[in-house]
Amino acid sequence: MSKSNNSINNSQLTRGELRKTIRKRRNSLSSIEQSVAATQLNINFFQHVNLPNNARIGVYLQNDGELDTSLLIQSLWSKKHQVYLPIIHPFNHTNLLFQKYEKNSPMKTNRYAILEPKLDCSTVAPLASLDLLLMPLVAFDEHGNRLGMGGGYYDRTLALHYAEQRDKPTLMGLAHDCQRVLSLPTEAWDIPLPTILTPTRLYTWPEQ
Ligand SMILES: Nc1nc2c(c(=O)[nH]1)N(C=O)[C@@H](CNc1ccc(C(=O)N[C@@H](CCC(=O)O)C(=O)O)cc1)CN2
Ligand SMILES: Nc1ncnc2c1ncn2[C@@H]1O[C@H](COP(=O)(O)OP(=O)(O)OP(=O)(O)O)[C@@H](O)[C@H]1O
Repeated sequence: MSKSNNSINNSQLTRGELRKTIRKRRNSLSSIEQSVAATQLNINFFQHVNLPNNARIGVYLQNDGELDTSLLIQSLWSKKHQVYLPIIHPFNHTNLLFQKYEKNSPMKTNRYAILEPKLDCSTVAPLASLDLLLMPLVAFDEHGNRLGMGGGYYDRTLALHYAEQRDKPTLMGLAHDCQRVLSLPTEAWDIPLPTILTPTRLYTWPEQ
């Protein structure tokens, strides 16, 4: 059975159990499968997404078997777009800031050993100034529900932002095809995604 087969009946699994199962699934992809996925993501992204000139895009650096964004980031830079990465807020530890990421940005590892740019207040982007936010996720379902690593960082950061406005940024989840499940148990604070891009497909839920 292929790893991208997602027909498991997951309706009985808790969020914690699903997280564990799907994290194991994406971590078992080989380095060749990961690099093919990163190449396909890079192609698929520019086939489906129209960006304004000098767009501002929030993205993430690969962790825990996630879809590798490094090629995509190189392409965005070469097309003169601006790239921002999440950093854990230095005072409000449950929220994210989006820090500009350039080729020579000084980096540090955060508490999860994920590389993030060092805080530089002069190049932190308010969320509303980003055109597109590419979000990591552990699992997604056929309604665009997203299950993350369990820290609640994106949900909390977006809830704060949405209290003010919802226009920008456009949200797009990035995931391997094998991270799709039939249905996810949801919580009141979950923010469903209007688009999810995998190496092979763009899923859209325009009403979200
Ligand atoms: N690439 C990437 N960057 C990201 C996220 C993400 O999901 N992916 N985040 C999305 O929110 C934030 C970090 N959230 C994370 C939450 C938990 C773990 C994690 O590994 N948890 C361990 C337990 C670690 C511990 O508590 O010491 C685990 O569950 O095994 C990692 C990142 C910001 N940056
Ligand atoms: N809008 C919010 N306001 C307050 N607490 C929240 C909010 N969103 C999430 N949380 C808290 O964060 C915890 C983790 O949430 P959840 O399991 O949905 O995280 P996740 O979406 O998997 O993680 P992430 O967004 O970091 O990828 C929840 O138990 C909840 O207490």
